[in-house]
Amino acid sequence: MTIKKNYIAGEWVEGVSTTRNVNPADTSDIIAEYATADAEQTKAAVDAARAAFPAWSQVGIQQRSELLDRIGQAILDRKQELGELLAREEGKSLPEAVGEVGRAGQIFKYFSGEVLQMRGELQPSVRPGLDASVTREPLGVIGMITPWNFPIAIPAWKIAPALAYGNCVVFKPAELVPGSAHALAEIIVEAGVPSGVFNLVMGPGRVVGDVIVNNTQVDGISFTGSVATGRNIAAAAVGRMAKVQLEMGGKNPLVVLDDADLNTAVECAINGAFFSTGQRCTASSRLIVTEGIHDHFVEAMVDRLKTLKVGNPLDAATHIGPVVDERQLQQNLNYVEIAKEEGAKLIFGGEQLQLETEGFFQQPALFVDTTSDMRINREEVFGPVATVIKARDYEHALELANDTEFGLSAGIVTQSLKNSTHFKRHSQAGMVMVNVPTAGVDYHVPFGGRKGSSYGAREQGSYAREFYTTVKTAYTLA
Ligand SMILES: NC(=O)C1=CN([C@@H]2O[C@H](COP(=O)(O)OP(=O)(O)OC[C@H]3O[C@@H](n4cnc5c(N)ncnc54)[C@H](OP(=O)(O)O)[C@@H]3O)[C@@H](O)[C@H]2O)C=CC1
Ligand SMILES: O=C(O)CCC(=O)C(=O)O
Repeated sequence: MTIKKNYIAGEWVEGVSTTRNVNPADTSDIIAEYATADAEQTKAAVDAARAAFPAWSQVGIQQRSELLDRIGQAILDRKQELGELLAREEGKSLPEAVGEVGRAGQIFKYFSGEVLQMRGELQPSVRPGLDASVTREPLGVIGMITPWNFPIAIPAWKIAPALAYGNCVVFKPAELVPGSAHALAEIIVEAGVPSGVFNLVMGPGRVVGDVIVNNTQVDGISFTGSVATGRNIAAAAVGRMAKVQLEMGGKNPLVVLDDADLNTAVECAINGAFFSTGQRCTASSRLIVTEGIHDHFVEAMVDRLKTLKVGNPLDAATHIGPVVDERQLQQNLNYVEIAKEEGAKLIFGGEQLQLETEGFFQQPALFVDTTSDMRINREEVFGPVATVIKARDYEHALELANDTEFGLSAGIVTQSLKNSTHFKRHSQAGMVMVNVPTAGVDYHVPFGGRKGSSYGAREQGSYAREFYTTVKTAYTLA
């Protein structure tokens, strides 16, 4: 089997060992072997990025724009093939995977245009005869540590703005999904990125990630993943005064009010809670439903769940693919047990499924009769597990929606302009959805949350410049 290499200082280099990329829908299917870097190789990547930074930061915006456009186009041209690779290594259904690849391509295209929109400010000084200008400069070397659930879109929304604004990149993908990361790296290299400007370093978080986080030559760290890892990264980064941006978990509520269109409510809940196997930080894991519609909604949800097929993501009939690995599956199954022990009533699914192939399949789980204080309503499961919490009325539903340490995404299904407007204003989440699922976002507007979900500047859209640039104020005697 060919070994896919790391890309460090303009060269494809072997690692100190290799890891196997296993298909979670069929563990006999080994996608490829990937190089694993050690601390020394990771340091070499950081050094290469540092050395490349002075020249790259001075490259004109036309050249950077064209590079990003070529990368975006190459991704779009290979959408189907890369989608199949992604579905094979991560497990989301093929349409979702192809959609994610398309999104990654569009992100590079977007930043190809966005880099041409760089602007500063010129203001009169409060001191007569002076001008004050405010401009943005690249931050420097950016370390990117990404999770397994969006193996190409999340790297894209970190790498594209980093390169657009003149930074150099050291990219460490999650160990479970090196395939999409490697394919993206090949595209970036083929598009003509200068040596050292972009580096791919595959390997374990506790080795490669740790070097990136603690290396004083890394000016900024952009991380998406678990709260526990995010907290540790933030502590280390702030300790050495590096800039840091974290996107972490969610316990996102979808509020369904009595006046909701039932079909819209069910489709939002099914999509938000169970598509992509529930492995989205924006997943609707808490369905908060008012009394008048509760029983109809639960009944319609069970009917709809019965129509969903769990299976191989490459099979056109599949709606829900496997869980990403054995560890995540065990975590999901444990939470199903915890919820039952807490007194929640399991009315659909939850069990592991044995299909034709050896994989990590789970029937989506729906719990009713749950309360806000239960662990199942407080901790992120990150799988196809959702609960229903009954609310007396809108005010109670809002209170329950905000009763969480997280604040990434929140949704409401209602026909009331008054209540949806109130919800948009009073939801303690970074992203609010009205009559649409809590998951599934645009690439040209900010992405991020409040409370325990996010830390630092927002990602995506023009707001990404806040993290990837640093501001300079200059005074000139006119
Ligand atoms: N918000 C989100 O989008 C995501 C949330 N999660 C949550 O996290 C749980 C666990 O998933 P998991 O993949 O283990 O998440 P992690 O937070 O451990 O992994 C995310 C990234 O951080 C890296 N990493 C791990 N340890 C360190 C470290 N000490 N220093 C620097 N980088 C590190 C990982 O590398 P490596 O893969 O090599 O370990 C990976 O690239 C899930 O069950 C889910 O609840 C998971 C993924 C995405
Ligand atoms: O919902 C989306 O489109 C994005 C979700 C996401 O970024 C995540 O789960 O990490």
